[in-house]
Amino acid sequence: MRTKYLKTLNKNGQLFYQLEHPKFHAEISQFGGQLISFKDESGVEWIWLSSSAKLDGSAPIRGGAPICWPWFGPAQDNSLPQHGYARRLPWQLLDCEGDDERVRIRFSCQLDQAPIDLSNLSLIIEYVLGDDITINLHTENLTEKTLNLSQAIHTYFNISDIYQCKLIGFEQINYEDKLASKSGVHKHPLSISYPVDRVYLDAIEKIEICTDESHFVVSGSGYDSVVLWNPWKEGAEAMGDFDNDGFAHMICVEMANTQGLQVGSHDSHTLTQQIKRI
Ligand SMILES: O=P(O)(O)OC[C@H]1O[C@H](O)[C@H](O)[C@@H](O)[C@@H]1O
Repeated sequence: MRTKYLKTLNKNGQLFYQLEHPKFHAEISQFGGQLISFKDESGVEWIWLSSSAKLDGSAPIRGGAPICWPWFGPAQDNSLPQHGYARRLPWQLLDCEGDDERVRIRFSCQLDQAPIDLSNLSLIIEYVLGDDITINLHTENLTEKTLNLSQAIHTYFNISDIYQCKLIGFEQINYEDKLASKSGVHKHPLSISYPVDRVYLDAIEKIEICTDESHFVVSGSGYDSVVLWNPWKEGAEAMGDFDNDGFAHMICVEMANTQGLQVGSHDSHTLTQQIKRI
């Protein structure tokens, strides 16, 4: 079912779903099934997208809210791509319904197009968009074996100035620092002025991303970790699809399962990220 709020657009041979609702405007790419824009009713963009992101299906989209699945980070077999296949596959629209308050839209990942066997798994994403954003990622295991999974909703938040950004919620949580290959914990809200790539090993209930202009509150369910990433200047410059100054306007806060999630045979799991702006 389609609503009056939904339009489709073809660009570079790719399909994009545009939602134009009195409370928000949003765009979702069929490739990767990922949200690439969400503007609230005052026109403020919540989601960062690199202006040099590839939007032609040739590579994962740099920005938005990519889905890392069925693994997060490097694959055990290093011939397979980082962060799995979901962000590299087309997704099929299942349904879309809406009213004056919100729109709910669902897509199914076309796992049969993956170069590895993901048959008898189902991956569905549901966006509920209105005054805020809810992303539900449903994995269903229809095989006879337990599925070992890692995953993340890898949201790039659009912020005015990383130098003014304060992150609240990570205090006292053990983290693994991927850049320094060490673990740690910090006592105070975090301000960053250097590359950060950390996995905080807890289902932190609430993260706040505060700048002078924006205050995002991020929560969810079904995760065991929260990943924090900003490549900083040199890291951004080293990536062909990352605006050189983009690091100053984004921060990734990712609800993730990194500690060995198991989905039993004929069982399912839902990972949720909710984003509010206050
Ligand atoms: O460049 P990508 O494959 O999109 O990954 C971007 C980043 O994703 C996560 O945040 C990881 O923790 C980082 O190690 C990685 O660099």
